[in-house]
Amino acid sequence: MLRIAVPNKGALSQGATDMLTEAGYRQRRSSRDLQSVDADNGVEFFYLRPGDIATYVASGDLDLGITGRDLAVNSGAEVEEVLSLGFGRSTFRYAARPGTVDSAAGLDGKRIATSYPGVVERDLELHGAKAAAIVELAGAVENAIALGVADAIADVVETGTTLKQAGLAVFGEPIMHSEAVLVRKTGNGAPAAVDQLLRRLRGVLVARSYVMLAYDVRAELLEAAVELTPGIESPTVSPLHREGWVAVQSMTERADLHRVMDALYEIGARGILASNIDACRL
Ligand SMILES: Nc1ncnc2c1ncn2[C@@H]1O[C@H](COP(=O)(O)OP(=O)(O)OP(=O)(O)O)[C@@H](O)[C@H]1O
Ligand SMILES: O=P(O)(O)OC[C@H]1O[C@H](OP(=O)(O)OP(=O)(O)O)[C@H](O)[C@@H]1O
Ligand SMILES: [Mg+2]
Repeated sequence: MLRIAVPNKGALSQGATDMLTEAGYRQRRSSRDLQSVDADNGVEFFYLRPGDIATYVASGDLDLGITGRDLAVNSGAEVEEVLSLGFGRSTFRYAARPGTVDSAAGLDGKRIATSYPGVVERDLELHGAKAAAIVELAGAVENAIALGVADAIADVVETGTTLKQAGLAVFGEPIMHSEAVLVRKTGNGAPAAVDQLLRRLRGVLVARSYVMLAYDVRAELLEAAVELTPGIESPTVSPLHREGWVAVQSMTERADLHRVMDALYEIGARGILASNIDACRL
């Protein structure tokens, strides 16, 4: 059985469970279950604190894990990314009261509150701010400056609302960009069951970011239409009963959909239909 770690709660938990469910894996019934078996697919899931997942995977006790890139780096565990999963996106940034600190190098000798000391230590070293002191807190670090325990913070920023409400502003370059990732122990080869899981997860990523576009167009306009909808391999073209017309089917990026549909209409395509892809293997 393949053994996979999944976040049991927090910002990545629902996204991870949704993605595995879409990939055809049976997930736990209740948020209190810490383990579940999908016997049909030969996978056992362990629901763990997201910050602990890289440590379990690096120890070799679990084959794979879903965690945040920032959490994996923070743990210092020897894991490598196998696949980026496209959810749980955030940046990790320094912030302070406006006008107090304005660069990472300027943190030398200052106190920095964070829940991610591993990420911050690495970055401070990079900027030669070796005399900075890290104050490790479990959360709500935006309060640390007003309460006098730190001069700056380093934290996850998603929308920036929390920082704004605390009267803080980011400074310096983003320390890192993060999203949910699938990790394995560094250097671990991939057994066949991992290949199948990867194909399924990639299928979910493609199904989420592409739609199936179908339309009819006069045969002489086909080349111009196909330029707009090249598809992943090549579009499917079939004859229509109506003389001189063809039907085209092509996978198109969701982000581009309306621009492409408008352009197709303008060159004379008609009956342009977009539909969701429920699942795919490419
Ligand atoms: N708005 C957000 N808040 C916190 N983490 C986020 C957010 N958006 C994305 N993430 C990502 O989620 C992961 C953190 O998840 P985690 O469950 O540890 O945090 P949490 O939801 O704040 O839980 P906790 O209450 O334990 O702090 C990181 O990879 C982080 O980059
Ligand atoms: O940029 P935003 O959209 O405001 O999101 C970022 C905030 O969300 C997280 O806090 P969380 O709610 O997880 O509380 P915590 O600080 O206790 O972890 C994170 O630590 C930031 O405080
Ligand atoms: Mg949090």
